[in-house]
Amino acid sequence: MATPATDPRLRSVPDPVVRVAGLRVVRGGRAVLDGLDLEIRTGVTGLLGPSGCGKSTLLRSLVGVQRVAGGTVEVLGRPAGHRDLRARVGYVTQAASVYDDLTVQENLRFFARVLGVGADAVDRVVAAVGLESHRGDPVGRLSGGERSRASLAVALLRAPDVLVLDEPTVGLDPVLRRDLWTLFHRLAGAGAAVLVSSHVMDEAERCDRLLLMREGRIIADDSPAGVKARVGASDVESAFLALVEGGAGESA
Ligand SMILES: Nc1ncnc2c1ncn2[C@@H]1O[C@H](COP(=O)(O)OP(=O)(O)OP(=O)(O)O)[C@@H](O)[C@H]1O
Repeated sequence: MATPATDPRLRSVPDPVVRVAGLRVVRGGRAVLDGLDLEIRTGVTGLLGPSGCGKSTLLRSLVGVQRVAGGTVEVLGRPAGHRDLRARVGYVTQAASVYDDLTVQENLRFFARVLGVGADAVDRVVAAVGLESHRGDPVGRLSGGERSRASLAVALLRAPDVLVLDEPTVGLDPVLRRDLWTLFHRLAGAGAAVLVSSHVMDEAERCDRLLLMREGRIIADDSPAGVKARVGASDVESAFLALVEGGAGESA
């Protein structure tokens, strides 16, 4: 039976889901984020920007693992990292978070026990990430893309309301990338806010909403169509370049 723990549609998700105000983060003696303001709603939001612009730092701030120097980060109406958010926020980093010597199924059963989730969730998430045929394989023998999908499966065990994914499609072939984006939209369709970072601009078209970031600042916050229309560009990459070259510095 669906319960609030297994079905996000049965939970109340505030709108906006995430509110960031005046966020300042200093890393290595440098302000990586300096007074960032943004809001994130349900649906699939893409956080795009060049390598080193601060995407991972922002995602870390949202899940409460980044030391912040100022400002506020509120997720589902609670301060980021609040204990009430543990079951409601899923986070997948670029580093695989699964044990190499355990099979996919053993990993998921282990994490399901640790997280207090029923064993039926294991079947659900294995199917969601398309790893049915690798269920019995040790994770150490999977390809890079399969390993990242195994990590994603762990994050889906608790059917999070907010799913934060740091470059989840790196190293994946076009078919797997397409399948993962389909999955993100399915999760968003079930009421979740899915935030996906990428530095691959062609993924932008797949998002409901885009946050374009450059040097720690949000230079556009709009739909893909809106971003393109702002500068009369035919694709998001050209729009990004036009916004950067036009000196855009304020979020929309
Ligand atoms: N542990 C750290 N100590 C000091 N500086 C750091 C640390 N981690 C990141 N930085 C710096 O913070 C800035 C932003 O890094 P961040 O990882 O947030 O960028 P990113 O946009 O996610 O990049 P990428 O797309 O390459 O993952 C970079 O200039 C980076 O050098």
